[in-house]
Amino acid sequence: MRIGVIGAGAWGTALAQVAAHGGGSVRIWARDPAVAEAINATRCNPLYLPNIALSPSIEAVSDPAAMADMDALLVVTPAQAVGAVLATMPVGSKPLVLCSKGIEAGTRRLVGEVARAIHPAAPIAVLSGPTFAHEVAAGLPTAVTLACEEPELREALSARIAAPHFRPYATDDVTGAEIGGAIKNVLAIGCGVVEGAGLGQNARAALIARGFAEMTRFGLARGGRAETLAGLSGLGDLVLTCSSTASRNFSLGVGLGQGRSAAELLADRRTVAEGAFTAPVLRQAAAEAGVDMPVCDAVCRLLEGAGVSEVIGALLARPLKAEGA
Ligand SMILES: NC(=O)C1=CN([C@@H]2O[C@H](COP(=O)(O)OP(=O)(O)OC[C@H]3O[C@@H](n4cnc5c(N)ncnc54)[C@H](O)[C@@H]3O)[C@@H](O)[C@H]2O)C=CC1
Ligand SMILES: O=C(CO)COP(=O)(O)O
Repeated sequence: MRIGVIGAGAWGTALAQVAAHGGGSVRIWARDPAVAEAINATRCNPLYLPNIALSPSIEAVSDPAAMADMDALLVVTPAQAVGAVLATMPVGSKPLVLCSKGIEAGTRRLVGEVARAIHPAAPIAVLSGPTFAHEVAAGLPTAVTLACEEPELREALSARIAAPHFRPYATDDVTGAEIGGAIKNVLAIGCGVVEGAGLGQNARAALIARGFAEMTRFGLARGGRAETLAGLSGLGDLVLTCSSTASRNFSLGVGLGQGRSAAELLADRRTVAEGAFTAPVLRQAAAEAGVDMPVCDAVCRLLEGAGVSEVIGALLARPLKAEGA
């Protein structure tokens, strides 16, 4: 199976490296021709994944037409760009494996819903889990959720993408897998705020647990399953990104917790912190679904510029409730 990777940021490049394991043929599309040229010339992606020697079976391109003869496409652009980028791609009935984590602003669609609307003949899969790109690219072990409703395709994709250090677990719950990955980014910002404001490790653990309750409520309301939300793409990724400054979302939260503004922090970055885009859309989607998400709402308010002590104070002062409610 020839694998095409759409998006040559950190994660697209790391996934290309996984798919090239054992000499598998991989073509990676970069929006910026200079990135494609650098990968082909130096066998490295100096801008997005420095210090990783890329496999010789990875070829980089910047023309979407070059993806026409791939057998399956991994979609790895920032979530807000998936619709625009997929509209330029020769997809037809090729399987699309969605690896971006987010919800589209305006439409409130999950990335899979965006892809289905543009390429209705393409079968959809989702790959998501605890996967810092630099660790995966360096060959450190992890496990991921591979979600797809079609059993044969699910099996074929799992077999193609698996490597000794990269272990996919299969499910048919595409929605559950997508929702975990999107919401954990918002919660990671919240945990970064706790760290930046010096609120302590108890607070961070409490936020992870109550955040997971919100992720589960929203995921169930949108048709996902509890076991998926408690799996690698949900709880697994939540624990990873809520506990490490290697997470862009967590580190954005650290800056907010130290009193810096979201605008200032985001202006400094070339790489994407998806939670900043997902948070306001999630607030709308949660209201629409009638799901209470006070932690995610607090993250929204912090991104909008509300003060840390005011927001945390309001969160803690809400009426007491039962844990399972
Ligand atoms: N970096 C990581 O460890 C992981 C990232 N992800 C997800 O993968 C997705 C991509 O993340 P990264 O590769 O880390 O991003 P990145 O920030 O390293 O790179 C983003 C890439 O997308 C391109 N890009 C930016 N705006 C674009 C647009 N409007 N149209 C087309 N291309 C555009 C950039 O040129 C760059 O190649 C995100 O949804 C992220 O949440 C998922 C798992 C791990
Ligand atoms: O999704 C990720 C790890 O699974 C990467 O997290 P950040 O985007 O917060 O760096």
